[in-house]
Amino acid sequence: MTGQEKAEAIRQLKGERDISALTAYDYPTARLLDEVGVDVLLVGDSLGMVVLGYPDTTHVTMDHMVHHVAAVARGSKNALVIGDLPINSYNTPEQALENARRLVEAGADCVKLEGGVRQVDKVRAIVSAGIPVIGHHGMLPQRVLEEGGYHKKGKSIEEAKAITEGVTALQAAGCSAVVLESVVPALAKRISEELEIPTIGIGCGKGNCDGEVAVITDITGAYPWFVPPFAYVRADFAGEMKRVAKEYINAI
Ligand SMILES: Nc1nc(=O)c2c([nH]1)NC[C@@H]1CN(c3ccc(C(=O)N[C@@H](CCC(=O)O)C(=O)O)cc3)CN21
Ligand SMILES: CC(C)C(=O)C(=O)O
Ligand SMILES: [Mg+2]
Repeated sequence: MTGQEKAEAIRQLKGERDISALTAYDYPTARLLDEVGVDVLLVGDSLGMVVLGYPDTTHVTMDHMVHHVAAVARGSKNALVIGDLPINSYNTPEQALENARRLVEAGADCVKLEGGVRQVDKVRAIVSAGIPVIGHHGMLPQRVLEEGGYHKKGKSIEEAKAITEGVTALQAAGCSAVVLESVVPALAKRISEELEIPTIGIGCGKGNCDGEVAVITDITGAYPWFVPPFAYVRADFAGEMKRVAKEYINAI
Protein backbone atom coordinates (compact mmCIF):
# COMPACT_ATOMS: atom_id res chain seq x y z
CA MET A 1 0.00 0.00 0.00
CA THR A 2 1.17 3.55 -0.67
CA GLY A 3 1.47 6.07 2.15
CA GLN A 4 -1.69 7.78 0.89
CA GLU A 5 -3.62 4.48 0.91
CA LYS A 6 -2.37 3.64 4.41
CA ALA A 7 -3.31 7.08 5.74
CA GLU A 8 -6.75 6.80 4.14
CA ALA A 9 -7.23 3.36 5.76
CA ILE A 10 -6.41 4.86 9.16
CA ARG A 11 -8.78 7.77 8.53
CA GLN A 12 -11.57 5.30 7.80
CA LEU A 13 -11.12 3.55 11.15
CA LYS A 14 -12.94 6.45 12.81
CA GLY A 15 -16.24 5.17 14.14
CA GLU A 16 -15.19 1.56 13.40
CA ARG A 17 -12.63 0.80 16.12
CA ASP A 18 -9.95 2.50 18.23
CA ILE A 19 -6.63 3.29 16.53
CA SER A 20 -3.47 2.02 18.26
CA ALA A 21 -0.29 4.05 17.87
CA LEU A 22 3.16 3.69 19.45
CA THR A 23 6.42 5.48 18.91
CA ALA A 24 9.38 3.54 17.50
CA TYR A 25 12.87 4.80 16.82
CA ASP A 26 14.77 1.74 15.61
CA TYR A 27 14.51 -1.38 13.46
CA PRO A 28 13.98 -4.08 16.11
CA THR A 29 11.29 -2.13 17.95
CA ALA A 30 9.47 -1.32 14.72
CA ARG A 31 9.63 -4.94 13.62
CA LEU A 32 8.27 -6.26 16.94
CA LEU A 33 5.46 -3.70 17.18
CA ASP A 34 4.49 -4.20 13.53
CA GLU A 35 4.39 -7.97 14.07
CA VAL A 36 1.84 -7.62 16.89
CA GLY A 37 -0.34 -5.43 14.68
CA VAL A 38 -0.05 -1.87 15.94
CA ASP A 39 -1.87 0.43 13.48
CA VAL A 40 0.57 3.33 13.56
CA LEU A 41 4.31 3.67 14.23
CA LEU A 42 5.28 7.23 15.06
CA VAL A 43 8.94 8.10 14.68
CA GLY A 44 8.48 10.91 17.18
CA ASP A 45 10.92 13.71 17.84
CA SER A 46 10.62 12.42 21.44
CA LEU A 47 13.57 10.33 20.22
CA GLY A 48 15.69 13.34 21.14
CA MET A 49 14.86 12.65 24.78
CA VAL A 50 14.40 8.89 25.14
CA VAL A 51 17.05 7.77 22.62
CA LEU A 52 19.54 10.60 22.18
CA GLY A 53 19.61 11.90 25.76
CA TYR A 54 18.72 15.57 25.20
CA PRO A 55 16.66 17.36 27.88
CA ASP A 56 13.77 18.11 25.45
CA THR A 57 12.77 17.81 21.78
CA THR A 58 14.15 21.20 20.72
CA HIS A 59 17.58 19.68 19.88
CA VAL A 60 16.28 17.26 17.26
CA THR A 61 17.38 17.84 13.65
CA MET A 62 16.19 16.61 10.26
CA ASP A 63 19.33 14.45 10.03
CA HIS A 64 18.34 12.69 13.27
CA MET A 65 14.81 12.12 11.98
CA VAL A 66 15.92 10.81 8.57
CA HIS A 67 18.30 8.33 10.22
CA HIS A 68 15.61 6.91 12.56
CA VAL A 69 12.72 7.01 10.06
CA ALA A 70 14.81 4.86 7.71
CA ALA A 71 15.45 2.27 10.46
CA VAL A 72 11.76 2.12 11.45
CA ALA A 73 10.62 1.89 7.83
CA ARG A 74 12.93 -1.11 7.30
CA GLY A 75 11.29 -2.88 10.25
CA SER A 76 7.67 -2.07 9.38
CA LYS A 77 5.46 -4.02 6.97
CA ASN A 78 1.88 -2.97 7.68
CA ALA A 79 1.80 -0.06 10.11
CA LEU A 80 1.44 3.54 8.98
CA VAL A 81 4.87 5.08 9.56
CA ILE A 82 4.64 8.74 10.62
CA GLY A 83 7.78 10.86 10.49
CA ASP A 84 7.69 13.75 12.98
CA LEU A 85 8.91 17.04 11.50
CA PRO A 86 11.34 18.46 14.10
CA ILE A 87 11.48 22.05 15.35
CA ASN A 88 12.49 24.64 12.73
CA SER A 89 12.05 22.17 9.86
CA TYR A 90 8.70 23.68 8.78
CA ASN A 91 9.07 27.42 9.21
CA THR A 92 7.74 28.13 5.69
CA PRO A 93 5.51 26.10 3.32
CA GLU A 94 8.50 25.56 0.99
CA GLN A 95 10.74 24.32 3.80
CA ALA A 96 7.93 22.14 5.18
CA LEU A 97 7.45 20.44 1.81
CA GLU A 98 11.18 19.96 1.24
CA ASN A 99 11.60 18.30 4.65
CA ALA A 100 8.40 16.25 4.35
CA ARG A 101 9.84 14.89 1.07
CA ARG A 102 13.09 13.98 2.87
CA LEU A 103 11.20 11.95 5.49
CA VAL A 104 9.13 10.21 2.79
CA GLU A 105 12.31 9.39 0.84
CA ALA A 106 13.67 7.87 4.07
CA GLY A 107 10.59 5.63 4.23
CA ALA A 108 7.85 7.52 6.08
CA ASP A 109 4.27 7.10 4.83
CA CYS A 110 3.29 10.53 6.07
CA VAL A 111 4.52 13.36 8.30
CA LYS A 112 3.33 15.12 11.45
CA LEU A 113 3.82 18.72 12.52
CA GLU A 114 2.87 20.66 15.65
CA GLY A 115 0.44 23.58 15.76
CA GLY A 116 -2.97 24.82 14.66
CA VAL A 117 -4.16 27.73 12.54
CA ARG A 118 -0.66 29.06 11.90
CA GLN A 119 0.38 25.78 10.23
CA VAL A 120 -2.44 25.42 7.69
CA ASP A 121 -0.35 26.85 4.82
CA LYS A 122 2.37 24.25 5.54
CA VAL A 123 -0.20 21.44 5.73
CA ARG A 124 -1.71 22.51 2.39
CA ALA A 125 1.71 22.63 0.72
CA ILE A 126 2.59 19.08 1.84
CA VAL A 127 -0.84 17.56 1.17
CA SER A 128 -0.94 19.17 -2.31
CA ALA A 129 2.26 17.29 -3.14
CA GLY A 130 0.54 13.98 -2.30
CA ILE A 131 2.08 13.46 1.14
CA PRO A 132 -0.47 12.80 3.92
CA VAL A 133 -0.15 14.98 7.02
CA ILE A 134 -1.09 14.29 10.64
CA GLY A 135 -1.79 17.37 12.76
CA HIS A 136 -0.79 17.81 16.41
CA HIS A 137 -2.53 20.23 18.75
CA GLY A 138 -3.03 20.94 22.44
CA MET A 139 0.28 20.77 24.27
CA LEU A 140 3.12 21.29 21.78
CA PRO A 141 6.42 19.89 23.19
CA GLN A 142 8.49 21.87 20.65
CA ARG A 143 7.32 25.01 22.51
CA VAL A 144 8.46 23.76 25.95
CA LEU A 145 11.06 26.52 26.38
CA GLU A 146 8.59 29.37 25.64
CA GLU A 147 5.94 27.72 27.82
CA GLY A 148 8.28 26.89 30.70
CA GLY A 149 7.18 23.27 30.96
CA TYR A 150 4.51 20.80 29.87
CA HIS A 151 1.06 21.99 30.86
CA LYS A 152 -2.47 20.69 30.31
CA LYS A 153 -4.30 22.59 27.56
CA GLY A 154 -7.90 23.73 27.13
CA LYS A 155 -8.71 24.66 30.71
CA SER A 156 -9.75 28.22 29.86
CA ILE A 157 -12.50 29.13 27.40
CA GLU A 158 -10.00 31.04 25.20
CA GLU A 159 -7.61 28.09 25.06
CA ALA A 160 -10.43 25.63 24.34
CA LYS A 161 -11.63 27.90 21.51
CA ALA A 162 -8.13 28.21 20.01
CA ILE A 163 -7.62 24.42 20.05
CA THR A 164 -11.06 23.76 18.54
CA GLU A 165 -10.44 26.34 15.79
CA GLY A 166 -6.96 24.94 15.25
CA VAL A 167 -7.99 21.33 14.71
CA THR A 168 -10.94 22.39 12.53
CA ALA A 169 -8.49 24.36 10.35
CA LEU A 170 -6.09 21.38 10.22
CA GLN A 171 -8.95 19.16 9.06
CA ALA A 172 -9.99 21.70 6.40
CA ALA A 173 -6.37 21.92 5.22
CA GLY A 174 -6.41 18.18 4.53
CA CYS A 175 -4.91 16.45 7.57
CA SER A 176 -5.67 12.70 7.70
CA ALA A 177 -5.83 12.66 11.51
CA VAL A 178 -4.77 14.82 14.42
CA VAL A 179 -2.82 14.05 17.60
CA LEU A 180 -4.35 15.70 20.67
CA GLU A 181 -1.78 16.07 23.44
CA SER A 182 -2.55 16.87 27.10
CA VAL A 183 -5.96 18.34 26.23
CA VAL A 184 -8.42 18.30 29.13
CA PRO A 185 -10.64 15.19 28.81
CA ALA A 186 -14.00 16.91 28.23
CA LEU A 187 -12.59 19.05 25.41
CA ALA A 188 -10.76 16.10 23.81
CA LYS A 189 -14.04 14.19 23.82
CA ARG A 190 -16.01 17.07 22.30
CA ILE A 191 -13.42 17.65 19.57
CA SER A 192 -13.35 13.93 18.77
CA GLU A 193 -17.13 13.93 18.38
CA GLU A 194 -17.13 17.05 16.20
CA LEU A 195 -14.25 16.26 13.82
CA GLU A 196 -14.62 13.99 10.78
CA ILE A 197 -10.97 12.91 10.95
CA PRO A 198 -9.71 10.67 13.77
CA THR A 199 -8.14 12.11 16.91
CA ILE A 200 -5.22 10.22 18.45
CA GLY A 201 -4.85 11.17 22.09
CA ILE A 202 -1.96 11.26 24.55
CA GLY A 203 -2.52 12.54 28.06
CA CYS A 204 -6.20 13.24 27.27
CA GLY A 205 -7.67 10.51 29.48
CA LYS A 206 -8.92 7.10 28.42
CA GLY A 207 -11.63 6.73 25.79
CA ASN A 208 -11.96 10.40 24.84
CA CYS A 209 -10.24 10.15 21.44
CA ASP A 210 -10.52 7.88 18.38
CA GLY A 211 -7.19 6.30 19.23
CA GLU A 212 -4.24 6.57 21.57
CA VAL A 213 -0.51 7.04 21.13
CA ALA A 214 2.14 6.27 23.72
CA VAL A 215 5.89 6.64 23.82
CA ILE A 216 7.16 3.05 23.66
CA THR A 217 9.83 3.51 26.35
CA ASP A 218 7.16 4.83 28.75
CA ILE A 219 5.00 1.70 28.55
CA THR A 220 7.98 -0.69 28.65
CA GLY A 221 9.84 1.12 31.42
CA ALA A 222 12.97 1.26 29.26
CA TYR A 223 13.63 4.96 29.93
CA PRO A 224 12.74 5.54 33.60
CA TRP A 225 14.23 9.04 34.00
CA PHE A 226 11.45 11.04 32.33
CA VAL A 227 7.97 9.54 32.27
CA PRO A 228 4.87 11.75 32.02
CA PRO A 229 2.44 11.27 34.92
CA PHE A 230 -0.32 9.92 32.65
CA ALA A 231 1.83 7.08 31.21
CA TYR A 232 0.88 3.52 32.14
CA VAL A 233 4.16 1.69 32.76
CA ARG A 234 3.55 -1.96 31.88
CA ALA A 235 7.02 -3.45 32.40
CA ASP A 236 10.47 -2.78 33.85
CA PHE A 237 12.78 -3.08 30.85
CA ALA A 238 15.39 -0.85 32.54
CA GLY A 239 15.46 -3.16 35.57
CA GLU A 240 15.73 -6.19 33.30
CA MET A 241 18.62 -4.62 31.34
CA LYS A 242 20.46 -3.99 34.61
CA ARG A 243 19.70 -7.48 35.91
CA VAL A 244 21.02 -9.11 32.73
CA ALA A 245 24.14 -6.91 32.70
CA LYS A 246 24.84 -7.65 36.39
CA GLU A 247 24.35 -11.38 35.78
CA TYR A 248 26.79 -11.17 32.86
CA ILE A 249 29.35 -9.19 34.88
CA ASN A 250 29.21 -11.82 37.61
CA ALA A 251 29.28 -14.73 35.17
CA ILE A 252 32.44 -13.86 33.27
N1 LIG B 1 9.11 9.88 27.63
C1 LIG B 1 8.32 10.78 27.05
N2 LIG B 1 6.99 10.53 26.99
C2 LIG B 1 6.14 11.45 26.42
O1 LIG B 1 4.92 11.18 26.36
C3 LIG B 1 6.69 12.64 25.89
C4 LIG B 1 8.08 12.82 25.96
N3 LIG B 1 8.87 11.89 26.54
N4 LIG B 1 8.68 13.92 25.44
C5 LIG B 1 7.89 14.81 24.62
C6 LIG B 1 6.54 14.95 25.15
C7 LIG B 1 6.50 15.65 26.50
N5 LIG B 1 5.35 15.03 27.12
C8 LIG B 1 4.85 15.36 28.37
C9 LIG B 1 5.70 15.64 29.41
C10 LIG B 1 5.23 15.98 30.67
C11 LIG B 1 3.86 16.06 30.90
C12 LIG B 1 3.36 16.46 32.26
O2 LIG B 1 4.13 16.62 33.18
N6 LIG B 1 2.06 16.64 32.41
C13 LIG B 1 1.43 17.05 33.65
C14 LIG B 1 1.24 18.54 33.54
C15 LIG B 1 0.32 19.20 34.49
C16 LIG B 1 0.25 20.70 34.23
O3 LIG B 1 1.21 21.41 34.57
O4 LIG B 1 -0.75 21.17 33.63
C17 LIG B 1 0.12 16.27 33.80
O5 LIG B 1 -0.32 16.10 34.93
O6 LIG B 1 -0.40 15.76 32.79
C18 LIG B 1 2.99 15.77 29.85
C19 LIG B 1 3.49 15.42 28.61
C20 LIG B 1 4.77 14.05 26.23
N7 LIG B 1 5.88 13.66 25.38
C1 LIG C 1 4.21 12.41 22.00
C2 LIG C 1 4.03 12.13 20.54
C3 LIG C 1 2.68 12.49 20.06
C4 LIG C 1 5.11 12.82 19.74
O1 LIG C 1 4.91 13.79 19.05
C5 LIG C 1 6.47 12.27 19.88
O2 LIG C 1 6.64 11.15 20.38
O3 LIG C 1 7.39 12.98 19.46
MG1 LIG D 1 6.72 14.80 18.60
